[in-house]
Amino acid sequence: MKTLRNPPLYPRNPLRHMDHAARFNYVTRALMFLAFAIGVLLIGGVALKYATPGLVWKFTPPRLSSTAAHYRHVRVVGAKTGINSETGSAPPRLELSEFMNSAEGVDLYLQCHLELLNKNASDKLSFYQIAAIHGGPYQAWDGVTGNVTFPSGYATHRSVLFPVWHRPYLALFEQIISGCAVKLAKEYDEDVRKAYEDAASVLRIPYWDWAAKPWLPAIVAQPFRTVRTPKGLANITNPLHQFTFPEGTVDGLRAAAAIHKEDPIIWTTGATMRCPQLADHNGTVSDQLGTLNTTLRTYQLFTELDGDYEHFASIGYWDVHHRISLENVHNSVHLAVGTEMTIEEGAEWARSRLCGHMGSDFASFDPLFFLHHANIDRIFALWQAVFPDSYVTPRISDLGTYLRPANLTDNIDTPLQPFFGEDGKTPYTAATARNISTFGYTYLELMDLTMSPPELSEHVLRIISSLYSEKKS
Ligand SMILES: N[C@@H](CC1=CC(=O)C(=O)C=C1)C(=O)O
Repeated sequence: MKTLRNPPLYPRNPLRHMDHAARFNYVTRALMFLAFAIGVLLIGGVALKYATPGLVWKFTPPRLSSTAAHYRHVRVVGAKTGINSETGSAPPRLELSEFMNSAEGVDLYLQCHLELLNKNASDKLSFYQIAAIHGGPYQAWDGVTGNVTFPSGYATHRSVLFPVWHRPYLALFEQIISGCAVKLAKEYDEDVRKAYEDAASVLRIPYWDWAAKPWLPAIVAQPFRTVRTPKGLANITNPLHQFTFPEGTVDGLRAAAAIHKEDPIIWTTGATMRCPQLADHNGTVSDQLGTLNTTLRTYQLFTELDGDYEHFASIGYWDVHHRISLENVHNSVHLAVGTEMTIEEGAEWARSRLCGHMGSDFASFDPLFFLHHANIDRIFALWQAVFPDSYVTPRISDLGTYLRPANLTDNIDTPLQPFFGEDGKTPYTAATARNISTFGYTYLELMDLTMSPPELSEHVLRIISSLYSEKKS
């Protein structure tokens, strides 16, 4: 046995100065006491729980909350390149066929769009998650949660906020594409790099003007496209054709679709579809689009509603005007692409069978959605220029969203969740998303910043008339 020489009177670590047996005894007793104490606590707890059945037992583990004061949300600021620092003039979003005239712009846009599509579904800036903001599969994005568990996306429909909610949504998509394009342009060989950098700086998302061209644009039906990449010519998957759902996501999507009893047909191929069970589906979609009178109905938005914002914005009013609200024209385009329509007596058409995602609560997964909504945003922006004093007035929406129960009054200060501005803390509202200049883009019709509001109003009306009136003056 080891003898301890001169043990201190008050040892700091008493175990050091004990012999083996004493140390064993000491530790064992301490452990036994601890086990006893834990046992008493457990048994006491369980007994108490059964003795008080009415009591709700809650244990909330501490966690890093995304709503905590320190958390900054994704900042939705739009594309910020190519803006004239003196005049503030921003690059325009172009009509698709005009957009196609810039070979460099198209090369960058298609590659960046494809990159977004291919990003991992767990990345909040992937196409999958961006698309999931709008409707199904009814999941939180960027930690923006509330108390409502309503099977809906964040998007507002049947509400005065319908046009304006989609504005920051598109700006988010646009800023991701733009950020990618600026980086990608730098990778091109020196002889063409400047052309690509210039194209990247003015790159904005294109729009599909189904009011002037009520048919499916050829490019969205092509499975592949040849583009010039920094490494040379390449045949790439065309991102505008369809979105292939990332592995492991389809079951969840299908389950979410089942909540609303949506037809499971659209979940059979693992990719978005547009009425594929029809022999010539792109042709059929175009035929259906041709029956909608989108040209006249778009014109009427400007000429028949007396500048009444509520009628313009939403389908909430089921009166004589309901066919000429922006949301209604928009709905019919969704349905022409995503359902098989039947012509019924008394109605120009009636929805019959879901056969594509665009007609469903999963519409935003079809890349065509963003081209379609860019046109909705454009019509909205033009309408704002024609009627600058008409805007969101408080109105009840009978449809809830992921965060808002149904039958609440939407107004100019209702947060447009989950979109936050420059500080990553303040959600957009209809007040702060009113002007497109906030998001770094414009439309050709609104380019002239020297006009007074009345001049601009007349100017835009003339263009609307030349594009969409029967006379096309
Ligand atoms: N649910 C709309 C159509 C529709 C509108 C959307 O906004 C959408 O994302 C998908 C579909 C209707 O039946 O009229």
